[in-house]
Amino acid sequence: MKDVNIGICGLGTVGGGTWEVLQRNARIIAGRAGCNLRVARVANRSPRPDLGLGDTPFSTDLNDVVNDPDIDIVVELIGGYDDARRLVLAAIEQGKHVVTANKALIAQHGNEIFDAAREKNVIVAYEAGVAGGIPVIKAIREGLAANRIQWLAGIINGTGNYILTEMRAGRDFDEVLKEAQELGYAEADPTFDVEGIDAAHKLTIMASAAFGVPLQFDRAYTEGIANITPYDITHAEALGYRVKHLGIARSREDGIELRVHPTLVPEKNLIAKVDGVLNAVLVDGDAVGQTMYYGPGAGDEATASAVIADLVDVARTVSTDSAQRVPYLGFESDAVTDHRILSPNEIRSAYYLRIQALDRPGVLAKVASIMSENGINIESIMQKESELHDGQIPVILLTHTVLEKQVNDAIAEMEALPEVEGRVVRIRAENFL
Ligand SMILES: NC(=O)c1ccc[n+]([C@@H]2O[C@H](COP(=O)([O-])OP(=O)(O)OC[C@H]3O[C@@H](n4cnc5c(N)ncnc54)[C@H](O)[C@@H]3O)[C@@H](O)[C@H]2O)c1
Ligand SMILES: N[C@@H](CCO)C(=O)O
Ligand code: NA
Repeated sequence: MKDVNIGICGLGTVGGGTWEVLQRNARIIAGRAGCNLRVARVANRSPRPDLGLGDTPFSTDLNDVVNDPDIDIVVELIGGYDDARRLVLAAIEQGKHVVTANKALIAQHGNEIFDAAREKNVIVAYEAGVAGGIPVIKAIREGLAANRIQWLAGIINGTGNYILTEMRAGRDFDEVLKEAQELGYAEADPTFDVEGIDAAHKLTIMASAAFGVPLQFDRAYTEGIANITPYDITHAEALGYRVKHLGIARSREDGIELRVHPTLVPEKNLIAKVDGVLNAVLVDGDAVGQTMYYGPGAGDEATASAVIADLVDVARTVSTDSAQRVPYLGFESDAVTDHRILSPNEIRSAYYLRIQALDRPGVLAKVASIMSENGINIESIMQKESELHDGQIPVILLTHTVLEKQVNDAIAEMEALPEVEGRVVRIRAENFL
């Protein structure tokens, strides 16, 4: 059986997991790939004696991998934007295929990287970058190829979902984040997880693969979980909802919604039951209907599972004529459209609003009249006397589906009322499978 030579750059959580699984399941993997995936060289800032690398050549300089003429596939697992971009472009320049788990890199520089790869007739694969071990890129680009995909929505950051799940159990945000970091789930800079940037990277990639548009990370509306309080989690539950951090992409006649934010979902929705580091992506296709992909979104061997699936794909595909390969973002270049990404004001959603109001007669009536003047129908409204505190009593309401601009205008008017204190809390609400 032929050897395909692999060079692994970065032996951290994912790199270490990839090494381990390649050793443990070598026979199974070779049986599927039709060749031996041989790790010919590894590079990392510091040695990993715990991995038992044996006589596999190790260096601290990534260039040693890129410049090794024996290496067929470079596996980029160092993370970040700049070093990774340089490394991947250099590997492509040398005519090597690339497998990466780096969604930041693909979301920001994917258009440039895929152009370079087309030029050199090499493959760049990135399954591990989106929803970790779940083969969701495979599902969108290949399994659902018959469909006009209308929307997709997912829990696509394991760290954020882990934090929200543990907060429900009454645990402290910072303590849970620290735990997620220790478990190897969080990004090197955990603000990427907390502020929704990591989820926006993944959503950007999925939206392009689903709708056939170029990667446009800068157009994604991004809101994280930092402002979600136990108070709102509890009150959302009283209304029959769970608070989940979702990425939502929807293709409409007038453009594409591309948004990442905390969302109320009815507790009976399947996606409301996805807890901990697990991810789930729902995809709605016109032929198949709704399908859901569920599994571990982060972690060493779970992510390695996707890295190695890409290695097998690349190893098998190299023998195919490049024109017959699966296109990078699912569509051939001449089929990519310029359907625009919508601005946040053009989004349509339902909304949970919490208004900190003074306990004075007529406040509810004023709130209701602002809502109605802005064309917003109220689904439910809640105010508990028992929560009267310092002369203030929160008003919680849930709207029907409206344009975000209507809600923003109404919030501005409410915040200007003398009876309303501080900012109005706004969480979007969506109803799924
Ligand atoms: N951890 C996960 O669960 C997970 C899941 C999916 C995707 N990812 C992605 O996989 C990539 C790697 O993540 P990780 O969690 O393994 O990170 P990590 O920090 O554990 O590992 C990165 C490794 O790369 C090495 N490295 C970084 N820059 C280097 C350089 N210039 N030269 C030599 N070595 C260098 C570091 O020494 C480190 O060992 C990131 O892009 C991340 O977003 C991670
Ligand atoms: N930090 C990411 C890793 C997987 O991409 C997460 O928590 O989902
Ligand atoms: Na994946």
